[in-house]
Amino acid sequence: GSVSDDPPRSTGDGNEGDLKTCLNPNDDGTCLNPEEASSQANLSSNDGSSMTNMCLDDRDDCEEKAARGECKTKPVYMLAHCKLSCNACPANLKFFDNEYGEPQEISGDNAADIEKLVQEADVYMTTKIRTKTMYHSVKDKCFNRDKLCSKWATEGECQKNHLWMQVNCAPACQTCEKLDHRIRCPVNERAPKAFEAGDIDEMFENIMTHPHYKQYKPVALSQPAEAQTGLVPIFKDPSEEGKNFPWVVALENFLTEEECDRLIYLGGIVGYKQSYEAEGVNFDGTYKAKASDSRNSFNAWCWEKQCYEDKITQQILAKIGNVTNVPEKNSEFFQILRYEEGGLYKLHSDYIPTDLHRAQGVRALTMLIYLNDAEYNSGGETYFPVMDLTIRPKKGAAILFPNVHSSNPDSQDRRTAHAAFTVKNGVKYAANLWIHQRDFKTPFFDRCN
Ligand SMILES: O=C(O)CCC(=O)C(=O)O
Ligand SMILES: [Fe+2]
Repeated sequence: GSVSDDPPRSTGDGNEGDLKTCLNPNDDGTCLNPEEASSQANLSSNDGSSMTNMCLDDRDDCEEKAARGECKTKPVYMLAHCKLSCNACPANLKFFDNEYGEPQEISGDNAADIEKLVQEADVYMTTKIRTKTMYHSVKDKCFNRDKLCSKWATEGECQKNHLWMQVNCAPACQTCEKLDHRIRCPVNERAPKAFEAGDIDEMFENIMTHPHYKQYKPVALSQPAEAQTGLVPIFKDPSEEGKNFPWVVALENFLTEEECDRLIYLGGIVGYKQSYEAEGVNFDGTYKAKASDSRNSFNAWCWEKQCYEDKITQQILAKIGNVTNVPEKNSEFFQILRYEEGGLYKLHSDYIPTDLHRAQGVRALTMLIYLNDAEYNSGGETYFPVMDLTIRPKKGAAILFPNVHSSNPDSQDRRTAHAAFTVKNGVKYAANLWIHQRDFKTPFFDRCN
C-alpha cells in the first residue's frame, strides 16, 4: 500500500508519543486519544449518518429487495441504503459492514483477498468470539478500529506490526483474546524481584556507610530506629520513641551541572506537556491518562531515542544503577518535570496499587533529582508530612526513598507520601526515576503498561 495507507507502527523507535497519554499513536506519531479510539469503536453499523458515503448495505433486507428489482423501482431508497446489493458502488471501492467496528474497505488490487479475509473474520467472530464462553471478557471490545484493518491484514501487517494490529484490528487478525490484558501481557510470578524482605533497608545502609558513595554526599533525612549504620539516630527525642520511619536519603552531590542542564534540554526536545495521572484502563487494558486537579505541572518522558539513548542520560542511569544495584531495565524512563509559577503537586504516593498484578511489579523506589536551584523564597519544596521533612530543591541534589515497606517490598508504605509545594516564582525543574520490582522496559515496549 501507499505510505499513508500503512497502519500505525509500534516499533519502539521513539515515535510513539507520550508514555502515559499516547496509547494509540497514529503513524505520524500523533496521538489518538483513548476517548476517540473508543468512540470510533462504538461507531456501529446502525449509525448510518456517518456512513452515507460508504459503499455498503445498511439495511438487513437489501439483498431481498434488490432481488425483487427494487434498485430500479425504488432507486431513492435503495441508493441510500443498499448501494452494495444494487451494485452501485464505484469501481474498486466497497465496504463490508458488520457489528464489530468500522466497515471494512474492500479496494485495490487484492480486493478479492480482502473480501475473503472479511468473510473469514465474520465466521471467526460469530462462531467463536460471540458464542464461546472463553471469549466472554473480550467479546464486547473486539473491534476493527480502522476501515483498512482487513486490507492491512492481507498485507501481513498482523505479523509485521502485531503490537498495534492485534488490539486495534483484532477481528481482522483474529486476535480478540489479546484484548484481555491478562492474556496479552502475562505476569511471570517467578521472575526475580529487585527487592526481597530486608533488602531495601540494607541498600540504604550500604549507601550511608560504603566509602564509594561518599562522593555523592549522602545524608539520611529519615532512617528506621533500628538502622545499623552506626550513625547517630536522628530521632533522639523520647516523644519520638516507638515511632518508626523509613529511609529517606538525600544525595546532595549527585548530578553534575552538565548532567542537570542536559536533562532539562532533552526534556525540551521531547517536549514538556501538561502532566497527567494514570487512572483506569483503556479498552486494551493499558493505563488511561487523565488530567488531574491534584497536579499542576508539565513533564517530558525521556523515552524517545534522542533522549533515552543520549550519552548523558545513559551515564546518569548508570550512576543510579550503581547506587541502587537494581538493573536498569527495572526503571521507567526519566520523567522530567517543569513547574511554572503556581505549579504544585498535592499529597500523593508514587505507588500504583494495580502494578502489583502487572509484569513490572510495583514502584519500589523513587529517585527524585533537582535540576535547578530554588531561588530565595521561590517555594517548590518537596514535603513529607509523616516525617515532617521539607526539602529545598538544589541543583544536582537527589532524594531516594521507598514507596514500599522494606519488610514486604510489594506493600505500599504510606509514610513516604509527599507533596511538592507551590512554586512562587521562577521555574522548577526536577526529574523522577521510578524503579520497579521487575523489568519495566520489556512490557513497556510490548505496549502492556
Ligand atoms: O517535584 C517534587 O518535588 C515532587 C514530584 C513528585 O512527587 C512526583 O512527580 O511524583
Ligand atoms: Fe511523587
